[in-house]
Amino acid sequence: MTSDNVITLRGITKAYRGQQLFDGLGADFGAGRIHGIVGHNGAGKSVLFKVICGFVRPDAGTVELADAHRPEPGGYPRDVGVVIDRPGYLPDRTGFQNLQQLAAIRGVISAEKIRATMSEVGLSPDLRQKVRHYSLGMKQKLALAQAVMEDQRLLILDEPFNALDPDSVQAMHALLRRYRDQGRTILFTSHQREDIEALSDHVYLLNRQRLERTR
Ligand SMILES: Nc1ncnc2c1ncn2[C@@H]1O[C@H](COP(=O)(O)OP(=O)(O)OP(=O)(O)O)[C@@H](O)[C@H]1O
Repeated sequence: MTSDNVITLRGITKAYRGQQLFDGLGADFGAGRIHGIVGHNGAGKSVLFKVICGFVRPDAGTVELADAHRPEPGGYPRDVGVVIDRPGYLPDRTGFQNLQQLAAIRGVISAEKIRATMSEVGLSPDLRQKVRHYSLGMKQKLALAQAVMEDQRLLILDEPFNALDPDSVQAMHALLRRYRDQGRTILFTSHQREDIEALSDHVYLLNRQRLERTR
């Protein structure tokens, strides 16, 4: 793997109950770039992200991560922010309280950092509303805040703009570009062509069990 690549996939093969999702899939994801992945419903984009994160084991093939992200034996990749599926939050706590609880696991960021990150994604940290009363878009912003609040250098974001209003999408684009310009690496999926076109340095199509780079 060249030092420029954050993730190298080789020969990834995966089937679920006879449904072949990947067949010898390979890809190199370079550092400091935004990589947009498209593919039809059910093509396997979420599963691919889970394979990269070590949540799902491929039937064959290897996922090689740059040194900074390589997991400890038996653990998950380090310094990675993830949005995949709906994260489970405590419904009777506020957004801030939820993030505070999650931040306590590693204990590397302050309450001020959590507040600043919430503001950055467009959520007021002072909002007293419990998460059970959050709209879908608000939950999505909370998930994004969780993924980035510890300044993770690699972001794996499955449909990060889902349920966001157009202004919030634009704000999130600007935020992700800023992170990229800081040298962070971002992989994301979207069903919106405009998001992919506007944001991606490189575009990949997941089709016929392979990942084809189209830009
Ligand atoms: N744990 C699992 N057990 C069995 N099948 C699964 C499992 N996880 C995913 N699949 C199947 O793998 C296929 C790909 O799912 P995945 O969610 O990765 O698609 P996707 O490309 O993200 O789709 P979408 O664009 O609709 O979000 C689907 O047919 C899904 O049912």
